[in-house]
Amino acid sequence: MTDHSPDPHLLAKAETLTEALPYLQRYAGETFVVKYGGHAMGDPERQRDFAEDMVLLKAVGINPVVVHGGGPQIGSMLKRLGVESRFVDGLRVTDAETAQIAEMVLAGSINKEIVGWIGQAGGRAVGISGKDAGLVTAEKVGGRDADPNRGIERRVDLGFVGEPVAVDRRIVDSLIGDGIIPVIAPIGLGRDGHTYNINADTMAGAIAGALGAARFFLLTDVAGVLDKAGELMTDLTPADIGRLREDGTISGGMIPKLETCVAAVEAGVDAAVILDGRVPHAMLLEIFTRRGAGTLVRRSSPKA
Ligand SMILES: Nc1ncnc2c1ncn2[C@@H]1O[C@H](COP(=O)(O)OP(=O)(O)O)[C@@H](O)[C@H]1O
Ligand SMILES: CC(=O)N[C@@H](CCC(=O)OP(=O)(O)O)C(=O)O
Repeated sequence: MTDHSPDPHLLAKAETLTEALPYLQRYAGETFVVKYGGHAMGDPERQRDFAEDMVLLKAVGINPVVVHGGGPQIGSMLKRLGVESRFVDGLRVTDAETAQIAEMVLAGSINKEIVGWIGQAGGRAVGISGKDAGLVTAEKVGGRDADPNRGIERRVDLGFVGEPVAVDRRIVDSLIGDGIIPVIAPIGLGRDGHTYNINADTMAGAIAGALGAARFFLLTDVAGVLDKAGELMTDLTPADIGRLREDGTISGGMIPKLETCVAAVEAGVDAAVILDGRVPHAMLLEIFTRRGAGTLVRRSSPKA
């Protein structure tokens, strides 16, 4: 007699797909902004996973918009060129030469690499920076006051570090409308004509807010926000984040990351999620399964 019982491995695959069905229905047509951090870029295998995830999202009717970083890669290039660099409150102090190198690395090499990975995975991506078609207008950020507790010995002018003050979303809408995945480098043009280096988290949050994204993902190299004992905090609200900053639980690059999550949810994004980009397909697991991962930031009620 023929055995009609299905192979358990195949059955598990079918179950994964059916588990995804409500999420596929809920998110079809929505825009997801994905911040791809320099630390999350990892090895070629992880880069391929990331690109496949973006192409898969597009294939199921979700519109991914990628905003990338590249802090470590800028750091390596500065070192090769013998240019010193330092961070204050998670922001790179940027003189004119550093701004030029940051643009070269971000809008030049990294942006085009990501476009290439997505192309290899069978998708269509176009790489732009905040300068293209007036996407992001930047303004110089204020200096930082001396505060020995935060390692700031005297007042620091951050130079050409900008923050987005206006987003003209039309170029992104056009690309999405043409079935293309936009890949955006965190460089902006000031009204003063200067090129500004923008923290990639801040850039991504501003774009997520302007697009009214349903979800905002930040891929980094930690499991999420960790408490002082090193345990993952799975749900946070804007009020929690103020407290974590004051008591020193979060520092360095986590400060702009969480500030941008707060700004994005306050601008109307449903939820922001900080995820470990080193975990293969972390985003797919977060979006399409009941097993949430990382730290979710939303206005009030906890994770469903
Ligand atoms: N409470 C915290 N939980 C997790 N990471 C933290 C915390 N406080 C500071 N960090 C630091 O923030 C880093 C993530 O920010 P960043 O280096 O800017 O990442 P990315 O390059 O992905 O944007 C972590 O690698 C960690 O060193
Ligand atoms: C002002 C500022 O700090 N700009 C960042 C831009 C890149 C970035 O943010 O990259 P990650 O997301 O990989 O950290 C920098 O110069 O490193």
